[in-house]
Amino acid sequence: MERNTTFPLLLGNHSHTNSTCSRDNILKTVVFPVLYSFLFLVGMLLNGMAVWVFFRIPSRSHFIIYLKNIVVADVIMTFTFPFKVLSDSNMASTGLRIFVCRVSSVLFYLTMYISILFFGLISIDRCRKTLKPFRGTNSARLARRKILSGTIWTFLLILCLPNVILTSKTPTSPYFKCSNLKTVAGLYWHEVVNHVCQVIFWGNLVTVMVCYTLITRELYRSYSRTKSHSTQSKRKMNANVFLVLAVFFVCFVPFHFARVPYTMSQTRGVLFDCKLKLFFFQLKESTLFLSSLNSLLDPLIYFFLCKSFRTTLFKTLQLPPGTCSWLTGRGSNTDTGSPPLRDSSACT
Ligand SMILES: Nc1ncnc2c1ncn2[C@@H]1O[C@H](COP(=O)(O)OP(=O)(O)O)[C@@H](O)[C@H]1O
Repeated sequence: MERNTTFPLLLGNHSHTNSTCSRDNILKTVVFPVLYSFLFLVGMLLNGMAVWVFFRIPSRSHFIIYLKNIVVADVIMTFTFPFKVLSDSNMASTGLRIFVCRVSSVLFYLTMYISILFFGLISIDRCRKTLKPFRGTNSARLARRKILSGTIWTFLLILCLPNVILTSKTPTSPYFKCSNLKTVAGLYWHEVVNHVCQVIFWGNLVTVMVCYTLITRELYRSYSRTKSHSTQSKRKMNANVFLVLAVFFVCFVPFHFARVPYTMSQTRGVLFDCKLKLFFFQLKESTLFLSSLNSLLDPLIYFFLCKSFRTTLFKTLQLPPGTCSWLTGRGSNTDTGSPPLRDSSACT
């Protein structure tokens, strides 16, 4: 069963030789490819629409700059899904499966952490806007946010590039895992990147939680000062504010718990028997699907939390501005009304 003798500690077993440990079960070859195909189709539609809307909105606030970055990340992520579908369903050639390990999976992870980082920045921005609603911005501040965005992309690209370069070994069998294509340095870097990404994720989760706690507290204070809003709209607004938090929890928390033992099983293979490795792989794949779902849920966030997005969307679709106000918890008047009572949805 142990066929790789060159890096036994790092690479572990080729579990495919043991049929009970084969990754090629119905979950990997049918269920997830079907689910990812659905994500690809719906994701292309929603994110295509989001790109089209954001092209029409000038980058006049920090929030809009961050949202535009997330849209770009989501579009790139969505483009990686067909490659995953072909590879996991065993319809891809060896060359294409190598491409998935080297390029498209790395791009997938890169865009996932771009989204996570910008979610953190959005929370800080929404918090600042809620606590200091009348503090505006200027072109110098906007330029700084654009530079920050560029820096984040560059940092993550540099971090992930060795995962492409060091996935350079030729597969010795048609049944290979991505870790089998990595050099010793490649496996080491893969582990380092995963540690850094864990720090990025948990750091951002704490940021999002702190910011939304402060936002909720401030919203309650604002509403108890005014009697003009109905209980129903109050409830809806708070629910919308929690959308970012809910998406963050559902999409990313399970994956980051599952990732730790899976990465260990990849880089310290001999410590795990093949059944345990398979279990961690399936856990990672299932939770990774939840993370991928993020590319589909983000457009909902734009819709619920960004007034300019809704307005531009309705204008382009030639719908009246108040459309869906029962969903967003604000009528068309409150959207433009004065002053938006620490309305964290104004997208300004
Ligand atoms: N957090 C990450 N950032 C960037 N690249 C990553 C990250 N995690 C994994 N990768 C890379 O993505 C590819 C697929 O990794 P992984 O999902 O762990 O393998 P597998 O598909 O065999 O389960 C590998 O080249 C790996 O180095």
